[in-house]
Formats: sequence, C-alpha cells, structure tokens
Amino acid sequence: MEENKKMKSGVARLLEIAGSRRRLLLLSAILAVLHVILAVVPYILTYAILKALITPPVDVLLIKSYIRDAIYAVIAAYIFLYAAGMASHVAAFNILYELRKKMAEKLGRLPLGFINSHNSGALKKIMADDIERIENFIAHSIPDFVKGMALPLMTLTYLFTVNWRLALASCLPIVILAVLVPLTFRKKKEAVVNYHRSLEDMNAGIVEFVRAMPVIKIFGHTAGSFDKYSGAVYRFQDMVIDWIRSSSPAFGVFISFVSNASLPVLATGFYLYFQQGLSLSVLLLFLVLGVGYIRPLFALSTLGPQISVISHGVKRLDEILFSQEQATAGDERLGTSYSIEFDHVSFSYDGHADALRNVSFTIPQGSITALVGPSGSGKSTAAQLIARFWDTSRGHILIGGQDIRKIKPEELMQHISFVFQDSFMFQQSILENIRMGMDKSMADIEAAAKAAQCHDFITRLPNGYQTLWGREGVHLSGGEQQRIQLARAILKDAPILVLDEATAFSDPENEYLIQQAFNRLIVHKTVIVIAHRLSTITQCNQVVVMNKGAVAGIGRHEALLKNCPLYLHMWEAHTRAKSFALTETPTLNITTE
Ligand SMILES: Nc1ncnc2c1ncn2[C@@H]1O[C@H](COP(=O)(O)OP(=O)(O)OP(=O)(O)O)[C@@H](O)[C@H]1O
Repeated sequence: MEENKKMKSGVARLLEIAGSRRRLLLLSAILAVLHVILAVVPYILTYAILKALITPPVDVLLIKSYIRDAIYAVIAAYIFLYAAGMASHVAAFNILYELRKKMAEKLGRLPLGFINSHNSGALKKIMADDIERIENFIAHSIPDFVKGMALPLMTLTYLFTVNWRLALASCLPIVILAVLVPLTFRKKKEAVVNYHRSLEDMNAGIVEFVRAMPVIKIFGHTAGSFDKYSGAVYRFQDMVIDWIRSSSPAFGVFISFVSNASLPVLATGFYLYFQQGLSLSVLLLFLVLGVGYIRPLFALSTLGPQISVISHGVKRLDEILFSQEQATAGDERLGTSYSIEFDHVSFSYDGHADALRNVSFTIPQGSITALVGPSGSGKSTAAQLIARFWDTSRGHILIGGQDIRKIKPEELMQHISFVFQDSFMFQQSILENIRMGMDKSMADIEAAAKAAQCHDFITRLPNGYQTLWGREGVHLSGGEQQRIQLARAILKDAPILVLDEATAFSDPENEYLIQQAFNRLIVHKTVIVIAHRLSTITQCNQVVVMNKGAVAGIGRHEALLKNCPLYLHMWEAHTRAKSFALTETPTLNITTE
C-alpha cells in the first residue's frame, strides 16, 4: 500500500493527497463548466437579437425577453464563477491544512537526528513555499484549466450548429496551436527542470555568499573570486538565454498567429457574406465567438510549467512523508538508576559505512565520562544515540538496565539534558527561553539563571526577563546565549546530562563563568562530555577514546597515558600545543565529587 502511494507522482499524487477534498474539486470543476455555459449564453442571445432585428416584422417583446435572459445569464455566470472559486479555495486551504498537519506529525515521528541533519532552510522551503504553491495551483489553476478546456469545446460545438464552414475557419487557430505548441515548447520539460535546478543552485550560492561575507573580507578575497556564487549566477544566465533563444522563433510565430486569430474567420466570413448571402448576424456572431474562445486557451499554455513546479514540490514532500520513521517506542517508565550502557552498539547513517562499530562501555550513575577522539571518530554520534536522535543499527543502549527503545519517548526526554554547541534562541522573552514550557516558578528560573551566571546580564536588559529575544534591539553574545542554554539545563535538572564541551570555548572571561555554571550543573548527574580539549578531562571518572567509530581505549587519564597509544599521542599533541600558547587560559577543570 505504502509502495503504491510512492509510485504516483505529480498531479495524480496531488489528487491522492487531496483525499476527500477531491469531491470539492469536482464540484468546483462542475461549477466552472456551468459558468462557461452561462457565459456563452449572452452571445448566443445577442445573435438571436440581431437576427430578430433584421427579420421583419421586428418582435419587440421577443427582443426584450432575450435581453432579460441575457442579463440573467450574466448574473448566473458570475454566481457560478464565484461558487467555483469558493469551492476550489476551500478545497485548497483544507488540503493545505491537512498537508501541513501531516508533515508536522511526520516530522514528530522521524528521528530527531533527521531534523538535526537537514538544512532548516530546505525544510522551511518544503513546509512553507512548496505547500503554498500547491494551494495556488489548486485554488486558481484547476478552475482556469477547466474553463480553458470547456469554453473552446462548447463554443465550437455551438458554432458548428450555426455554420459549419465558418466554424471550420474558427478552428484554424486551434490547429496551428496543436502544431506550434509542441514545436515551441519541445525542450520545455527538460528546460523547466534545468531552470529550477539552476535557480536552486543560485539561491544556495547567494545564501552561502552572504553568510561567508565576513570570511571573504577577512581573507582579502574580492566578490568576483567567490566562484561558487558567480558560477551559479552565470550558469543560470546562460541557461535562461539558451532557453529563450531556442524557443523564441517558434514562440514569435505562435504569438502572431494567436493575436491574429480573427483573420481566417474574417476572410471566410466576408467571402461567404458577399458571395453566398451569409447573414450579417451570423458574421457578427463568428467575429465575436469564433475568436473569443482563444484567450482562455492561453491559460492552458502556462499549465505545463506549473504542473512541473507542483510535481517537484510534491516529490520533495513525499521524500519527507515516506522517510523511515523511528521504530515505535515502548511505554516503560525509567527506574531510579541512571547508569548508561552501550552494549555492542553499531550505527550507520547511510546503511553502508558504520559511524559506530561494536561500541561497548558503561557509565555508572552519577559519574562523568568524557568521549575523546579525532574529528569524525563518532563522539557526537554516540552521544546522540543516548537520546534516540537515531536508533542503533545493531546492539543496545540501556539506561538503568532498560533498553531505551522500550522507554516512553517523553519519559526518556524528561531524563536527559543536552547542551549543544549551537545555542538556539526562540523569538520570545528571555524568561520563556529559559523556562522552555517547563512548569517552573519565577524563583526557580532566577535561581537557574544565577547558577548559570546569566542573571546579571539579563537584569541589565531593557525589560529584564521579559525582554523579547530578537526584538527591542537585544543582542546577546555567543557566550551569553550559551549560558542561557546552561540555565535551561540547570532548570530542567535531568539526571542525565550530555554536554558538548566546545560550548565552553569562547573567551577566557566567559569560559570562567561557564566553568562555574558547568560545575553547578553536573553535581550528582550521570554526565557524558564530548571533550575537545584534553586538559579539561584529566579529573573525569572515565575517558572513552574513540577512533574511526570504535573504542580504542577506556580508563582514567593516567591509565590511558600508559596503555592507549592514541590517547598518549593526543595528549602529547595537546601539551605541545599548550606550550606554544602565548598565555595560559583557565581550563574547564571538570571535577568529580
Ligand atoms: N547527519 C549525518 N549524516 C551522515 N553522516 C554523518 C552525520 N553526522 C556525522 N556523520 C558521519 O559520522 C562519522 C562520525 O561523526 P561524528 O560527528 O559522530 O564525529 P565526532 O567525533 O563527533 O567529530 P567532531 O569531533 O569533528 O565533532 C563521520 O564520518 C561523519 O562524517
């Protein structure tokens, strides 16, 4: 069933997503067809009026009734048009709501690591822009498309009943369109795909260019030397010029034919009028209706690119909707022991290369374990697996002897605090940024802020704890934001703490303050520190040395110096680096109780 869903794409998949709203879309289409029928009626009545006027004796009552019917038809046509628009908009906004809800629910069921490893800009583009385009397509393009198809069909059918020769002449633009459109837009599908691809490249290049501006300036590069950006802009320019150049000759012919669509009707009409006694009313009818159906056809010419854009959006949505969900968790509660055990854990991000290989170690409750190792050795991956950012590929992680997969997700989250390298601040008050929805009093929040060394700078803000982050001209330094993050963790007071020690390195003064906050935070907790500087971990209860996803050594600092060559090598490199330092900075100095 899931597989079947995956097979559909583009508009077919969109209609599938529309689910029960398809009925509303059908209603909108029917109302649009009724609008078209009624929109043609006044022209037919005008023709009847002309015929009545030139056929003596003139029946004034009949003409009056035609005029009245024409007015009714115009009013009814607009009522149906309004109703069609309402139906398509209601369907579109309902589909939009359902889609956003589905996406939000799906994101909630995906592993945290999925969201962490996805560019937030790309997710925003899917959740906001792509879904928005779908709304536009359903609300506007579907009724336009129905009108574009129904109007020519009905008009020409009627015209054939009046005069088949003139009706044939009226069909000429359609024949020309049928030949020229495929010629004009021969490479269009491919070109549209290329267009969107190079537009995305250019957007990514622009974002990177703007973000990297300080680095470019510091390293003395000029804007022109930023190859990725300028290359993407040039490629976009070349692509668009190429596309326009290849399609413009046929497009020119196409436009001139369409703009002069009345010519075949005029020529045939005058011939038949002068030579074959065609009535003036029929000639006028064809001059109005015989060319009037062309304009709605234009709506159809933009449909192809729109469908292509929608298909891309739907594909991107499906990539998320069909992503592998986190295996369902059990509903066990955690006991009172918070020891952590990695039991032969292996993990792969892509199903091929192992980021962790057969990792086993135990962190006793209330102790501090440092994870060290070269860059890419798997430290962050191991730490993230504890909070089920991802699930292990093989092996188990146990907290207090319980497999974390059997524990209720909320229960697990309640018992673990993460202090990330990046401090995320929400667009709300500093108070709410610390509280994070927890049921805590103002006194608790102030106490946590004091312990995290942020109370002083918060009280100096224009509105103290009520100051809105991101507004009121508020700016907090990176170190201050890190301390807010620590205040959150202190307030949460979870028994398990995962710290990315890089958080501590900003400037000596901030580092000293953070050191104090850290020491306050880790008391009586089971702590895992992803350590980047070895001098900070000499006092830890245990150091786990990681190398290429595997454990290369476990023990205290002194023991590892003797029996783990990699650790010794790292320590020597670290002490050498320190001796080169111009000034000594205070170390984090994590101390065990
Ligand atoms: N989201 C991800 N998707 C795919 N591969 C990843 C992802 N995150 C990490 N990796 C890969 O997994 C391996 C381990 O990375 P990890 O970040 O755990 O190492 P680390 O020791 O914490 O490195 P560092 O000290 O540089 O932060 C690396 O090869 C890395 O490229």
